[in-house]
Amino acid sequence: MEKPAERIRFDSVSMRYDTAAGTLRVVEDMSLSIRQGEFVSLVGPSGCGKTTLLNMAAGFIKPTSGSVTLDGKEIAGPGPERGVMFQEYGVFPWLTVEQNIAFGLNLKANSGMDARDKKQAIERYLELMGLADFRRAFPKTLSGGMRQRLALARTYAVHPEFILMDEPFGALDAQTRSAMHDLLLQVLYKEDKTVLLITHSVEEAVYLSSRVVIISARPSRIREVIDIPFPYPRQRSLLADPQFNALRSRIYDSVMLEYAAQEALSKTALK
Ligand SMILES: Nc1ncnc2c1ncn2[C@@H]1O[C@H](COP(=O)(O)OP(=O)(O)OP(=O)(O)O)[C@@H](O)[C@H]1O
Repeated sequence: MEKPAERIRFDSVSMRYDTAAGTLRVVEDMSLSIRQGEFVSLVGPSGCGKTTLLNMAAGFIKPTSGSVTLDGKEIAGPGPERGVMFQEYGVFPWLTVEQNIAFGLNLKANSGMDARDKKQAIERYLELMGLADFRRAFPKTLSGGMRQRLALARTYAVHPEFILMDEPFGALDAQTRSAMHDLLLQVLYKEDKTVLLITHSVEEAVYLSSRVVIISARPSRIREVIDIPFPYPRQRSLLADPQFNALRSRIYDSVMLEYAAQEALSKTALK
């Protein structure tokens, strides 16, 4: 079978930041491509450059050298086809639930949508995320899980082809987190999206992804790329599958070696 098209491509990407303490080499000659419909997770020690990579794909920053392309064209800035979701900045506190979802739909990029389509899209995501009864509530009155559902609704409603997520579930309790995973898988299964996720949870990465990329300690390279063989849709019973657990342990061990390397590096830097 022919492989799906390559969409986002990091080609020999390096990133250096100038800091008061000197030049920080974060990403070193990294190449990775993300194909249509893939769910790729980045895992690796804190500070190895995961957010830096996601910010490049989002178009917020450019690499010091190398290129990041979308369908072969250099990414020059953010675009409506790429929805970005962060852990903390997912919703606007001054807008109601309904207005938050409407926000992206009212942007110029969606000006082709008529009022009825917009209303339908808002209703669909209010229902899907279980927020219909809270449409006029402000985010500060919602629980953490509801705010996160709202952030997802806002990202999904504009139908981005790509969803770029930086630890979107990190602050949630275990139950809400697992409900959010299944909601995400449900939406992704219905709509063919391509996802890049940053997470510190190996279990989350294996459960959700089609590929997991382990990033090494700084200056970071790709340590390993692991294909996750389980078909979608996935169910929670997968968590008890011996093959799932074997993969999770293998990835966890590999990531922990990089955490140790990163820690050793920080200690040397402090000396
Ligand atoms: N604009 C910047 N200027 C200087 N240093 C930066 C800048 N942005 C990031 N860094 C540094 O680059 C390194 C990588 O940061 P980045 O946020 O990409 O890592 P990360 O892997 O996402 O970390 P975490 O898992 O802790 O979120 C860190 O040491 C960070 O302090």
